[in-house]
Amino acid sequence: MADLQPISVALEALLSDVRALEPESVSLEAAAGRVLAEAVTAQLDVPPFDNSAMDGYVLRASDAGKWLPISQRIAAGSPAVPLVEGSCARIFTGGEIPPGADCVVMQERVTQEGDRALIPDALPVGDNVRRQGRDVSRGELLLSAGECLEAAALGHLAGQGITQVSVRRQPRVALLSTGDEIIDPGTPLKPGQLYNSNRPMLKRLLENYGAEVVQLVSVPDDYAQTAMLLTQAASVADVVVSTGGVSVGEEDHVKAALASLGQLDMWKLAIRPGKPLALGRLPREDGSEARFVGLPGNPVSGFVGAWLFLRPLMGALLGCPALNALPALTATANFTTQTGPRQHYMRVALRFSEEGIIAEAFEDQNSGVLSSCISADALAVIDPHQQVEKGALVRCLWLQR
Ligand SMILES: Nc1nc2c(c(=O)[nH]1)N[C@H]1C(S)=C(S)[C@@H](COP(=O)(O)OP(=O)(O)OC[C@H]3O[C@@H](n4cnc5c(N)ncnc54)[C@H](O)[C@@H]3O)O[C@H]1N2
Ligand code: MOO
Repeated sequence: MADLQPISVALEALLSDVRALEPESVSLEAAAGRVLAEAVTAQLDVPPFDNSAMDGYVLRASDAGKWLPISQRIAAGSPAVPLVEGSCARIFTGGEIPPGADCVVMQERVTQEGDRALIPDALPVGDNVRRQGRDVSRGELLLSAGECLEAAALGHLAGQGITQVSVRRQPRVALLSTGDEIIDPGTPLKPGQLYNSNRPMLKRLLENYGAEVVQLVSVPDDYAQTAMLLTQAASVADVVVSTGGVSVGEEDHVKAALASLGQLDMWKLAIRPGKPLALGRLPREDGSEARFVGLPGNPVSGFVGAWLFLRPLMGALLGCPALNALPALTATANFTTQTGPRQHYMRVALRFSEEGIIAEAFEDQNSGVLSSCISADALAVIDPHQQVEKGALVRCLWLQR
């Protein structure tokens, strides 16, 4: 088993010389889920003016505790004029605080009769006033490069009036399914065949990691066809991902084709599932190269391999640290297990209880049992040659995006 490489060595081989892809400009509407290529500095204060947090009356705090004439009405969106001393103004949430005023009292606390209002006593200066720049100050860092543009970040950019953003080009991925026994849903199964479950699963995972899946190819168990389809895939993709055909059988042609066309950087890892995973490079005609990740055919090996390798690879290509680092937590095992020479990534459901986070392992951890991934919240990482008892603390990779 000495030839099995630990995951740290494999990740180093995969990521050491990966550079972030070039930036491109997209409209804010098209930027959801994309990764910022450059930091954005705030050009505006948000909110851009002092405004009211309540529907009510705006005044000088020093005038509180009296009947005051109502000298103006300030709706959100209409400009305010300076407040006459000894008066108050009717104001609505979001309305501009007029120059001279310094606090707002909510209308439930005020008695209004005609055009005057009885204001309660002892109002603090600044009460119910949302100060200009409270959220964002002009000149400050709004968002860092590498930020993935999810809901709040998109709102933050829009709050600056921004319409175009510089984001990383999405990694283009070709997804190859090998195996004569694998067919697409839609055709009846013949004896010995099974449907391609890896394809939609990996496509979805890759898209979650920010990739654009540009090619879906079925590859027969034939060396020449495998070599031809790998070459074609490398010509259109930054990353070529295959499933199956990386083990030791005579019908496993992927590794041999990769080694003869390009470079096999790593094969056989000390991880379970995913042992025969292969990493390498495929040359393109222009002298550049596509990265290659050969996942084993067993669906769970693909699912786990995608999390361990494709997610960090997409993170590196997108310059996105949040994708690069796998979120982890510690949980209490509600299972017992004994590992062999490989580090085991066990599918577990997490239960948040008063005693802390409990990890419940799926009963059948075989790499062909994809149902173990359906309700998996995390992968409990158990080092080689460990005996884990119930109640032990285990490190878990939290399966999020
Ligand atoms: N003599 C040995 N045999 C095997 C070893 C070994 O060390 N020595 N390793 C085993 C391990 S571990 C794994 S993992 C598998 C990986 O083999 P391959 O990557 O070559 O995968 P295949 O043989 O092509 O397929 C494995 C399994 O998965 C099914 N499969 C493949 N593709 C799909 C798909 N797209 N959708 C659904 N299911 C798929 C395939 O039919 C096989 O049942 O090798 C072991 N063997
Ligand atoms: O490494 Mo394999 O993925 O255990 O079945």
